[in-house]
Amino acid sequence: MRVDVVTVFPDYLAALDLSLIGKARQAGLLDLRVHDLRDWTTDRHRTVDDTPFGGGAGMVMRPDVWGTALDDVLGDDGHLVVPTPSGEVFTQRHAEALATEEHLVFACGRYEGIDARVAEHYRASGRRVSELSIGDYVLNGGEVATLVMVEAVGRLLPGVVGNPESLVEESHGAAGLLEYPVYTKPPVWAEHEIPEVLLSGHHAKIARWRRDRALERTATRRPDLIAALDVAALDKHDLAT
Ligand SMILES: N#Cc1c(-c2ccc3ccn(Cc4ccc(CN5CCCC5)cc4)c3c2)n[nH]c1N
Repeated sequence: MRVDVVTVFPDYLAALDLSLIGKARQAGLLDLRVHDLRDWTTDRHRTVDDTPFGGGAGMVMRPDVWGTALDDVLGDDGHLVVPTPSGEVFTQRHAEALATEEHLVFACGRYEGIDARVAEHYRASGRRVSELSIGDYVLNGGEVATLVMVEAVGRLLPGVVGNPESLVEESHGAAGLLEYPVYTKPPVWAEHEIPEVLLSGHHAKIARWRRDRALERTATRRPDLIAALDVAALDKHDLAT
C-alpha cells in the first residue's frame, strides 16, 4: 500500500518512522510519503490560508494550493482521506475498508479547515473521498488524526503484525465487543491475584470467561455497542471457543 500525507507540519508525522509502522516501511509493506503543502505555494510568503467568506474567526486553507498539491499526489488511484471534526466517526470498520485500498492520500488541514470545494471537487470527479473524524473533541489540525488512522490501517496490512491471530480477537473485533482484561506474571502483584480460571489450563472455560468479561465491559462502558452487537459473529466466536 502507498500512503501519501500532505501537511504544513511534516515533522508531526515522524512518529510513523517508529515501531511497527516504521518496520513495515523498511520491509516495503507500506510506502509512506510525507509532503509539505507549502511546496505547492507560488508566493514568496508560501501562503496556504486566507480569510473565510461569510466572516467568522480564524482562517481557511486555500483551495488552489490544495488542488495543485492533490492533483500531483493523488495520481489515478488515490483515495482521498480528509480528517475533519465534521466527518463520519472513524471506526475499525473504516480501518478495515481503507486497508483494502492500494493508495491513500491524507489531506491534513489546519486553521479552521480546508475550503469545502476541495473535497467536493475530487468527489465530483469520481474520486473516492472520505471525510473522517477520530472522535467528538476538537484538535488543532488533521495530523494527529492521520497518525491514528495510518496506524489503525497499517497494522491490518499482511505481514505488519507478527501474529495475525491477534488481529482477530481485538476490541471492536468481529463480534464488536470491547477487549477482555489481560494479565501476566507475577501471579500476585501488590496483593492482587489472577482470576483462577486463567490458571486452570481449561481453554473452553478461559474462552467463556473472556467472552463474559468482554460482554460485561461492553455493557458497562459502551452500551451503544450492545445495540449494534453482531450476535451472529458473537455466537460464531462463542462456538469457536
Ligand atoms: N479528524 C479529526 C478531528 C479534528 C480536526 C481535523 C482536521 C482539522 C483541520 C483544522 N482543524 C481545527 C479545527 C478546529 C475547529 C473547527 C470548527 N470550526 C467551527 C466553525 C468553523 C470551524 C474546525 C477545525 C482540524 C481539526 N478535530 N477533532 C477531530 N476528531
